[in-house]
Amino acid sequence: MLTQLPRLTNSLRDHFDVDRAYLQRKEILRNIKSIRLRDDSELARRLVHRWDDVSSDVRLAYKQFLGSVRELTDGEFSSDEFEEVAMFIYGLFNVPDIDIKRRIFEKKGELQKLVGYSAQDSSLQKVAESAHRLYMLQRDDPETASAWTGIADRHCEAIEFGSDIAFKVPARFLVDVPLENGAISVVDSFVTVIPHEGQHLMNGQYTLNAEREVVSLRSLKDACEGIVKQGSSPVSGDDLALALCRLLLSNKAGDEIAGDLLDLVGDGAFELVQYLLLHRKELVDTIQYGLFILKSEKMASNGQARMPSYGTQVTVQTESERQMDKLRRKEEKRHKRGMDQEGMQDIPADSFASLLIASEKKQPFDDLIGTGQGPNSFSVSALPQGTTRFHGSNYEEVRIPPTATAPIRPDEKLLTAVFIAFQIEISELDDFAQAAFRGYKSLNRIQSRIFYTTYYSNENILVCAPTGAGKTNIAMISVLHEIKQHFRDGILRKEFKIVYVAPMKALAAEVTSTFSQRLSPLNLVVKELTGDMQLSRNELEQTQMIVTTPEKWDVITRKSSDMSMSMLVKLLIIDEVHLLNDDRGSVIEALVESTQSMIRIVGLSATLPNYLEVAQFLRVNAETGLFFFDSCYRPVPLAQQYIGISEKDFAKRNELFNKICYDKVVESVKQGHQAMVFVHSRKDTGKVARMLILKFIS
Ligand SMILES: Nc1ncnc2c1ncn2[C@@H]1O[C@H](COP(=O)(O)OP(=O)(O)OP(=O)(O)O)[C@@H](O)[C@H]1O
Repeated sequence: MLTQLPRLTNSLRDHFDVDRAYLQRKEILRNIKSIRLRDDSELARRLVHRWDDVSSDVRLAYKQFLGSVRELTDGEFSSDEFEEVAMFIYGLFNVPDIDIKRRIFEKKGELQKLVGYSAQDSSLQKVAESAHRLYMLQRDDPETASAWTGIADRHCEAIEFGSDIAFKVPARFLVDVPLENGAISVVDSFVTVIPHEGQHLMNGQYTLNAEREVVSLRSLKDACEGIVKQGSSPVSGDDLALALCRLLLSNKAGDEIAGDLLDLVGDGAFELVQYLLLHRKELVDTIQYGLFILKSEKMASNGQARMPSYGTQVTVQTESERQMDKLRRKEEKRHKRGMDQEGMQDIPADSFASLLIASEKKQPFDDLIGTGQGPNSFSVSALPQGTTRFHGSNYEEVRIPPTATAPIRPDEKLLTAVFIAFQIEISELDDFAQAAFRGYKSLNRIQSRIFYTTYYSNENILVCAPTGAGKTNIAMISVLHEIKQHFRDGILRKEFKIVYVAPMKALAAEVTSTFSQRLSPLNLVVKELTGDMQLSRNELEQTQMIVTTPEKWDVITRKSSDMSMSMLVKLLIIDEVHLLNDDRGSVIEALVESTQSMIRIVGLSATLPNYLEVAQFLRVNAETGLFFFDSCYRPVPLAQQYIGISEKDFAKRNELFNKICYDKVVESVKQGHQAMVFVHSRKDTGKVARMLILKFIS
């Protein structure tokens, strides 16, 4: 008798919970929708000048415009993203006397990048017309007419002359490194930037460390100080370094900035310029990382500033001071715009020193990178050894190498009586079993490992193995064991039932189809019994393998009239045990509790941290029936890459996402692998697929 069975609910709660994640996502989306409603008036004020005074016509046009943007975006964007999309679209069509169709044609690529490639032409047309109508109505509205000049100026500012002329960004790096075999390498690997004493750019002369080149802002600072000491520069070492960083960050090609760099450092430091161009990518990465840290720190301190504070300083300004302030801000903006047009990037760091310190700062996460224990460790406090982190422009990437395959253990080699091997050939199986494995050559390593217990004993078993490990075939081996028990004088007696519990109806349908086909040579009937597929009593009697869901099977077993049928059940397979948690856990609990002790239970699951508790719950003897395989037993090793995009601007983020996604797919395909992209929704699947097709074609 079982006492104090661990609730499946508790046993599995620690593990990733798909249902809960789904509910959380739903909740977040609901909140987003309510935020969206609240923020509408804010957006209205950004799009419609003097929103509180405008006529009902303008208000109506605004609402229609929002409706068409919502239709175009399919209600999938967050409120911030929605606002950005609306502002962007309005900016495209707030021009008088335009040919809307032509403008759509010209801007279609940009619009698609923003809202996805599945955007219908009719929706684009609608949104364009409503944006333009909103613009025209505002222009003609008597309430807003007086302020019209200001708005017009603002819009003119938004669309710069020539901004829609396509141009090719010049190659960023002039200096390519010739390889020994003459090929040109474009450096794309990440150089970990660490300050390294004893390796400097001395007196403006770069001393190359043949053993190990370390590129850092500190070496740049040392070099600049050397130049200043020599008297070749009128500015301080830090200012010189900051100016060099600005040039390196610009979009101009190496040959274009070489002259400017030389002007800054002086002719005597020609080698320094060469060094800077040679290591431009590493330096740019380092600068960008420093900027990223500074930006994060600034955002964190801004967040604190929003907290209520007492005795806040109040500045009293006269009207003329206020005007002066406004002019100064305008001037700063113009200066910034000028730099952007020249391809220069502004470095908000007030001094090179702060940028240097930021670039050398570690993030808490850095300590976890690659410090994890070996592949067999369950430690979650660190990422596995060999993990690297890369800071790209506005994104970060963490690469986790595949786990090394576990060495063959001595007990794995003793599996066959005929010869020493660790994989069982299908030809070694009984004849009837071979029929169910048609098309397979051998069992894989995991299947071979569990074969003897599963095929030659009636032990309850729990197999925890990574996805793709071939758990379906493990279930098949247990089914074949059961079938074997019912051969009498070479004839299969079909007075038994096997129940296969799958967590979802879709999975039940798939399992039914697979087993039905593979067991057809043995004339066994496999049927699905779910909410979608009902079976008559007669059909149930004719069926040897019933594939069902926990809830459905619970209902069947509770019906007293069906007792006779459940008495025939000899094997209960519970697939994807880890998915049956929380509220569904109680159903499984009831199911296992009501299962007679002579019925064999086979549990299949993804790798679980608390597999011992689950084994106990399934009445599995941990010594003999529990099999746990971690990721080093994967038939195909899995390398992982995680990319986090930090770009705030929605359109740019979208574009960057598409670019990274495309590059990753191409990289994988070029290496002869396949690629699968996971996204959050069905609609996103279509969008990403279309984007990839278009990019591949172009
Ligand atoms: N012995 C074998 N030899 C060759 N291929 C195999 C073998 N066993 C399984 N496979 C293949 O491996 C793939 C994964 O198998 P399966 O779907 O059973 O894995 P799984 O562990 O159930 O994965 P998941 O947890 O994702 O459901 C399938 O394409 C299957 O055909």
